[in-house]
Amino acid sequence: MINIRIGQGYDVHRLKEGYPLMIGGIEVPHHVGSEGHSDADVLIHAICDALLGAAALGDIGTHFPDTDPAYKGIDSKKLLKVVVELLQNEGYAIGNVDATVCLQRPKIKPYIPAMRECLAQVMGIDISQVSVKATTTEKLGFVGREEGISALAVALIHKKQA
Ligand SMILES: Nc1ccn([C@@H]2O[C@H](COP(=O)(O)O)[C@@H](O)[C@H]2O)c(=O)n1
Ligand SMILES: C[C@@]1(CO)OP(=O)(O)OP(=O)(O)OC[C@H]1O
Repeated sequence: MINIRIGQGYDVHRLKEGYPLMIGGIEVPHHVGSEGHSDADVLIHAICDALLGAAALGDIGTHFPDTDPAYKGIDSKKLLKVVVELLQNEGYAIGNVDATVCLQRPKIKPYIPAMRECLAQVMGIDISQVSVKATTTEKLGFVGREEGISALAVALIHKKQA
């Protein structure tokens, strides 16, 4: 029998001058970037939470507290790698990941193939198992005012049961 589980993740970061805009492991050129304890890669954080949620293994802040100097400025790809290892240790494999980035500006569509490739490589899965989409919020709310960036992700994971 195959045990299939679903998880969802959501993250938000403030946009500020002087920070790189890291999304899905790719630096997107822009006059503001996302602020956080880590490199503030909102897409990777949402994916981490979706994977952890699917396995009922807590959330990103439980595993990598934002009070721990070890994670100051850390490349979020490293966090995602650890999350995938945690799942593997529990016997899970990733089925697929689907995510939406909410960002008023800039348009990130040209960078999405590189994001998918990067994320697939970090998670050790095929690019066909990783989907990244983008939307503005039609100038509404904190995203629309360009104060912040958010991301939503869902993940399916599975393991063989005896
Ligand atoms: N930061 C963004 C936002 C959107 N896109 C792409 O534009 C399309 C239209 O966005 P709407 O919010 O007006 O529906 C969307 O489907 C994305 O393909 C983008 O690349 N970057
Ligand atoms: C990723 C971590 C690492 O300390 O820091 P932040 O960059 O603040 O990101 P957040 O999405 O708030 O998740 C908390 C932390 O786990």
